[in-house]
Amino acid sequence: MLYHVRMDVHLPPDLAPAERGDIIAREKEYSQKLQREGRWPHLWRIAGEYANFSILDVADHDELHALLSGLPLFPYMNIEVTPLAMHPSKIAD
Ligand SMILES: O=C(O)C[C@H]1C=CC(=O)O1
Repeated sequence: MLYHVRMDVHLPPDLAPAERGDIIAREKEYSQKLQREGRWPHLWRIAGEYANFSILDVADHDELHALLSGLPLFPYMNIEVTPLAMHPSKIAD
């Protein structure tokens, strides 16, 4: 199943720089593993915001929730999920 996901990151301004760097490094490693596995096929920065639009490709809502709640930045994110269905006018790739 495909999901369109918007993630807005809100790190506390008083977070220690070393902790901030560690969380961001772990987030990068986690997201790149999922990209290599094909479960995170699109990751786009929203220009001018500390936010992204992503397309995630997972089996079901439960796998999606496990993936999202495993993000090192999860405690600092607002996340909006939109499930995607086939459009009847879409031509084949
Ligand atoms: O920077 C972000 O948009 C948050 C997050 C999503 C993937 C990643 O590496 O960081």
